[in-house]
Amino acid sequence: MPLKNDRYLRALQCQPVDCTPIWMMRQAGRYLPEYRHLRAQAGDFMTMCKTPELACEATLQPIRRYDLDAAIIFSDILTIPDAMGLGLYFEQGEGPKFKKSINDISDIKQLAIPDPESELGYVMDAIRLTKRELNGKVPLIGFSGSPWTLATYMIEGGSSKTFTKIKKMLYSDPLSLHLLLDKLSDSIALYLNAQIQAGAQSIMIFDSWGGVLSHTSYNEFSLYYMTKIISLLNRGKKQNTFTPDYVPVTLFTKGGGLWFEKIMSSGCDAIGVDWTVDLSSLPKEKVAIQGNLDPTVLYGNRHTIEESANQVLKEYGHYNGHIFNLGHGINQDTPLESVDILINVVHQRSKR
Ligand SMILES: Cc1c2[nH]c(c1CCC(=O)O)Cc1[nH]c(c(CCC(=O)O)c1C)Cc1[nH]c(c(CCC(=O)O)c1C)Cc1[nH]c(c(C)c1CCC(=O)O)C2
Repeated sequence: MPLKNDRYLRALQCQPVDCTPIWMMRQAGRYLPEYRHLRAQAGDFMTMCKTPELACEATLQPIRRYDLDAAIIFSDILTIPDAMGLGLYFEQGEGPKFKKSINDISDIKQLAIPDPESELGYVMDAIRLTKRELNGKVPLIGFSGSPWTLATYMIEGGSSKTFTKIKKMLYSDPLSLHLLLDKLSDSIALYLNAQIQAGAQSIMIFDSWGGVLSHTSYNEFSLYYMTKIISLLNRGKKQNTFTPDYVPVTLFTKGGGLWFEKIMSSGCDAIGVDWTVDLSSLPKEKVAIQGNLDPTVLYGNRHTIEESANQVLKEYGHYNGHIFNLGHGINQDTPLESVDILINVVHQRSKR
């Protein structure tokens, strides 16, 4: 079905728009009372992810409440390691954990590449169902974690502040780490192509922990593999005019602001940037830019939110190719009205 609102896809292709599109990372989540209600009924987060009806409902909740320009499928980046047999679970208030973690080359050799339509079929079912329910209201984003970011969770056994285990492997046994990253890249490319086949209209790669690497190891252990994945995606051909069927790829390395030029060389269509980056310093209209309001601005009053959003709009001027977003996921104690204020100011003040 034709899209009723295509300004997000237009902006990703650096084409003119009527106003700047906006969506928010983690827009489906615990700051929404209807999400907390759904989650309490489901019992736990992974049940939500693995039940297409629940994942579809969670995806649609923020779209019903707010005038957002894109939906992102409700899921998690850790579905791949889970499908590889590591046993993902969530401990109340502690974030993700794995029953089995990766310690050495023999663990890595045992990992199988998951078949997306069987082992991760629940994600494809959720995408197909959500596409039907959206009925062309806004485009649907599919996503994955980057190989490096998934490897941090698999080797650390969960979240980490220091990344000691994976960095130990990086500097003492780099070949083993490369084998893991290579297997993850193949798995991710298959997974993302299946999402595109199921109906995802744009793809986002979350490299949430790429910023903990040194600039040389970022190239070797993160960017190299994301570039390989992008080259394997069936996203169609980009043209000089807006192409609705083209599937653009956004690459988001949190903390990667200093590496903008090399990220551009990955072949991605858009680069996500966190709040440390001054958008006015970036090249214009060569690649689209997604970001970059500090999510904690949403704790401020109306004036603060409007002024901060305006500042971001001013920095990128009225160039084509800007998707307004937060510099990272929305916090769970964000006031509901703040989101409305933000979306309205972005749409109003960016009118062409
Ligand atoms: C690192 C990462 C993860 N997951 C994700 C990332 C990359 C983005 C980032 O850098 O934040 C990506 C993600 N996770 C979730 C989505 C859904 C789509 C969206 O609305 O953006 C997306 C795109 C839902 C979720 N993923 C998770 C929740 C909270 C689950 C709940 O308790 O209901 C949601 C809504 C769980 C999760 N999943 C993960 C963590 C660290 C946590 C714990 C968060 C916490 O407890 O505060 C891993």
